[in-house]
Amino acid sequence: MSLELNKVSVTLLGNQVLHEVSLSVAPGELVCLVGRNGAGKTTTLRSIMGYQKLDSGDIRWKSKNLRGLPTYAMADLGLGYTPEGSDVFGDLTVEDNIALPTWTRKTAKGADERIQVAYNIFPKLKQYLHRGGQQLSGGERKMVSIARAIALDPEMLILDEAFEGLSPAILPTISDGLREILRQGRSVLLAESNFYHLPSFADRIYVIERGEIVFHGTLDEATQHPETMKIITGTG
Ligand SMILES: Nc1ncnc2c1ncn2[C@@H]1O[C@H](COP(=O)(O)OP(=O)(O)OP(=O)(O)O)[C@@H](O)[C@H]1O
Repeated sequence: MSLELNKVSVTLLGNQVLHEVSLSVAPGELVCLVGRNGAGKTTTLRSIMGYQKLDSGDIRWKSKNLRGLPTYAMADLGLGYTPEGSDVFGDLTVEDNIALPTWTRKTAKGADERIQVAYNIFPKLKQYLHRGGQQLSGGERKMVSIARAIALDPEMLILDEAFEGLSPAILPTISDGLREILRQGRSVLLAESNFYHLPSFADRIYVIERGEIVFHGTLDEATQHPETMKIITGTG
């Protein structure tokens, strides 16, 4: 496994919001963390990225313990992060938003190659190169934020809500982008609140409910589990 969370517990403002969360992602895998709003997905991802202090448990990336490391160290270790709400810089053009990580993190690959690889995720972005971040739709902003995380040249992308709030017309484009990221040999940990938006090519899913992992398996296995389906879809 390249990423492993082992019994991670987190308390926010006196409330325990993660209860011994364990999950893992192997190289090249797409793993989805599914749960309703408030279930603890964002807190899990923020814990991995070093934004959240753990009460207990540990987080390992290629056997290295991440606990206590600052957020800025994560990029150097090969972890890319796209938070919920696509934090695109409104004052920068699409081109500059995507080039930004190549100024801040040097890797073995040259900047031009990394930028080209990022545009391969969403080739459509080349039509908007000179548009400002404020002049983009929600779907375009999401594409820019994912492409920017890829320009960092991460081994793993940690992606919070790839599909939420986007128009149905754009969902296949985002899905195709995820396929391309996997094709490039990266792994992806995707947090998603809508079960029906989960890519059919997900390798495994974890279901989180009230801060606890209540199911782990394939998408097919989940659909054959009435209790799990009830939790993630809110229906019987
Ligand atoms: N900064 C915070 N301080 C206190 N409680 C918080 C904070 N952030 C989140 N919470 C609480 O922690 C729990 C988990 O929230 P989290 O954002 O991780 O859930 P989520 O599954 O990502 O939900 P959503 O899909 O709505 O973002 C919720 O009960 C939430 O109210």
